[in-house]
Amino acid sequence: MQNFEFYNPTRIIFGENTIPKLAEQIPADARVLILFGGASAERNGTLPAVREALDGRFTREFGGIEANPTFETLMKAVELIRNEKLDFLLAVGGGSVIDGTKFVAAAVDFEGDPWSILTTHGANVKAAMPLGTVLTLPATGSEMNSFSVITRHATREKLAFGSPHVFPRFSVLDPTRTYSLPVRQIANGVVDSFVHIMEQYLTYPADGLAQDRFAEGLLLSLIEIGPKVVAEPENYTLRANFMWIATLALNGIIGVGMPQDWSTHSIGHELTARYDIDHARTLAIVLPSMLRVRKDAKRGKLLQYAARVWNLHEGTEDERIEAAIVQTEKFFESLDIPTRLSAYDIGEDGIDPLVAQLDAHGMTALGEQAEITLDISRRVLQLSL
Ligand SMILES: NC(=O)c1ccc[n+]([C@@H]2O[C@H](COP(=O)([O-])OP(=O)(O)OC[C@H]3O[C@@H](n4cnc5c(N)ncnc54)[C@H](O)[C@@H]3O)[C@@H](O)[C@H]2O)c1
Ligand SMILES: CCCCCCO
Repeated sequence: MQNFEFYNPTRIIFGENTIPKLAEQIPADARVLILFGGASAERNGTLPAVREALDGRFTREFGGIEANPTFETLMKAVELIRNEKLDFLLAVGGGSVIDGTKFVAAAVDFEGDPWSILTTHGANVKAAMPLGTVLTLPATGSEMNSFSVITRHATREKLAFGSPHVFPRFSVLDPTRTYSLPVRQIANGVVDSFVHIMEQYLTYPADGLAQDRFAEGLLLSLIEIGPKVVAEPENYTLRANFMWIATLALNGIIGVGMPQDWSTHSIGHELTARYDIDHARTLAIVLPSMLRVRKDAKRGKLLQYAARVWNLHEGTEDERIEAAIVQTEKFFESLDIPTRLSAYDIGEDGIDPLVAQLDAHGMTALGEQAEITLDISRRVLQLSL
């Protein structure tokens, strides 16, 4: 286990009808900007509940933050904040709205080109506005972490940044506020959280007894309830458990002191940027091939994953590893999420531009075992056709 510092200041307010509690977390004299995406937060009653909770407060609203939030749209929110001298941000939505709000929080007083927040992966962020969230889509863990992924529409770039300054002060997680989600987005959330765990777990043995068992427990839970969460959209117990699992998957706790590998995400981001495929669905394509291409580098943990998560103890090492990867693919496909590029009509001719995008970004994915060499990326994409 490596040396580490674990810091996570986000207060989680969890459960049905908890939105009114957000008022206690925002200073009475705050000038609040409520940020949201499309019509869903209005239609499902979440935005009206937030407005009611802040009744009598100074608030402004900024809507239209896209799925895969764009730099161009978010800079309009930055202008509004500066003009209206707003001083607290409240994100109401899924990962896109929360990530966009984190970027806005960091950009408002940033000196220099705000896009450099992304190109330096957050290294130059020295401060940010306070922000809180009301989560409406369990998937990313953004409600309890310091990461954000932003797209620059003009250049079709999708990059991630991280900074301790953009942790939400608080996040309200009311499972009933996710009931309006389409099945597609619930399934996306199961896969996104599954792959978050794998990027922090499926590297090489590092003597993290608690971290490994924690990660394996979350993986087993997702395998157990993932299809049920999709099949029973208003089962509170299932949705509450899934919501908390998705948060735990990327709030930092399972990855402390462990080698990480965000290669799957880095290639996935390029697929979303170029083809606008849902983030989680890119991961379902890339992860199985990534594990096959890097089987030898990951052998120890692949065998542990095979045994502890998929209960595979028979056969040669390579047979157990391949069987575990096949089970992973079957799990994704059981959620009606394809695991091949061909499902999106992407063929051999699509590989060179994707590899060129990775090269242009000089992207070495975040994480110690992340080796986004162009050769590995090309082999992974070819195996994903
Ligand atoms: N910060 C992180 O740690 C992190 C981790 C993984 C992914 N991401 C990023 O997060 C983004 C994906 O976020 P996401 O998966 O939460 O999806 P999302 O926020 O993009 O939302 C997907 C769609 O669902 C809609 N929606 C949200 N809540 C709804 C509800 N309750 N009812 C009906 N519709 C609803 C949204 O309006 C949107 O149209 C991507 O940009 C991805 O790169 C960030
Ligand atoms: C190191 C964490 C990177 C998070 C990216 C989420 O898509």
